[in-house]
Amino acid sequence: MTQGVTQQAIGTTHQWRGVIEEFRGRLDIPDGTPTVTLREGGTPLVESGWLSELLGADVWLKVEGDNPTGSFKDRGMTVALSVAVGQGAEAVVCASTGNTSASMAAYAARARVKPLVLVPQGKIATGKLAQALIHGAQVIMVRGNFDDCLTISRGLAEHYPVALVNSVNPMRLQGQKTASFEVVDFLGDAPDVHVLPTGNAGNISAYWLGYTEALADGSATKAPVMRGWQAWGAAPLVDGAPVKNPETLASAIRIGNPASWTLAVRAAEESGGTFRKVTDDQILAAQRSLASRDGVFVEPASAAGVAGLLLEREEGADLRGRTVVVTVTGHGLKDVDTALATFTDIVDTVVDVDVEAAARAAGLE
Ligand SMILES: Cc1ncc(COP(=O)(O)O)c(C=O)c1O
Ligand SMILES: N[C@@H](CCOP(=O)(O)O)C(=O)O
Repeated sequence: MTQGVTQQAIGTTHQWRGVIEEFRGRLDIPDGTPTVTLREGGTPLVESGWLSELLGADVWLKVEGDNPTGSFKDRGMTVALSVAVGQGAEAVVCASTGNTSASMAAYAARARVKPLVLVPQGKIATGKLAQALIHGAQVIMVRGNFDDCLTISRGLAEHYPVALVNSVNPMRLQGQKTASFEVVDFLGDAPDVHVLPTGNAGNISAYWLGYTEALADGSATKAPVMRGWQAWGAAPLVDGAPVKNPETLASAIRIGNPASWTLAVRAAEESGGTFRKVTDDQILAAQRSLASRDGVFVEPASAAGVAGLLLEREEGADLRGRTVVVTVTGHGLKDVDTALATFTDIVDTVVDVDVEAAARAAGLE
């Protein structure tokens, strides 16, 4: 039997059972699908005090870094792997800027299937590469970008016995839409605005699917305006055309030709939303503010939505009295190199074993 379903919960508090068992009736998956789970989902909505104050709005952070492998991908991967295993897959493949590979490798380990990962050479954060490797993935470095890796992965899945589990696999969106259900459940309704970083564009498509389903089944009375934020050098949805050589230090969203382009544009259009872009400096500033003001450490790409909110405020946007949810998509510990790179002047304060020297260094004297 698949691991995860045999485990018996002990204790009296509610044990979160993971995306499939919590939401099975709302997932469009084949009957009898087994459950490969790390008890993902059920992530916190944390109020952002400083953003709420700054904008005069109720601003909530959906902290997806709290998922088992540290990103929102786990919501989709539990469903994609479960369905693949249910259909007899023995190997899975993905193209990745890092998080998808980490997630796929963990769920593949649990399901005892072979994980094969294609990544752009030298372009993924060390923490994510370590995750993929430690979970047993075979990692192939490609001399090319993420979009090239996805082309190869599609080709492998077409010609060889490996199941593709990028977000072009509709089971991924089934899992990822559950974040919207959780937001609606927590707030009692959908927010007015939902903001999130956008790369391959599966997540904004999945959120929109979830919100429209919540509206249709009566659990929400409205659907939010969806705002997707891309990085300046990797903003095809903003520029209206694929970007051949996408560049940004937010490596997770260094993507030039989003696979879910059509679905994502539909989500923005139907919700009255937009795609816009922020610079790497704006992303890094937002990342640092989130960490130092809210206590939430996210990886650079994950801060793109917050950077966007700050930009809109500077431009005079009025969100007073509105409820705004910002998805922060992945944990900051995945990419410590980028975080530390901005602190070269501070981390090297060294003293002898001496209280007064430490006090002087700390500015207490
Ligand atoms: C941390 C992080 N944030 C945001 C994104 C963008 O999500 P999507 O590709 O679904 O647009 C990704 C992956 O692309 C990611 O890894
Ligand atoms: N940022 C992603 C890119 C692939 O996205 P997917 O949702 O289509 O798998 C990653 O982490 O690799």
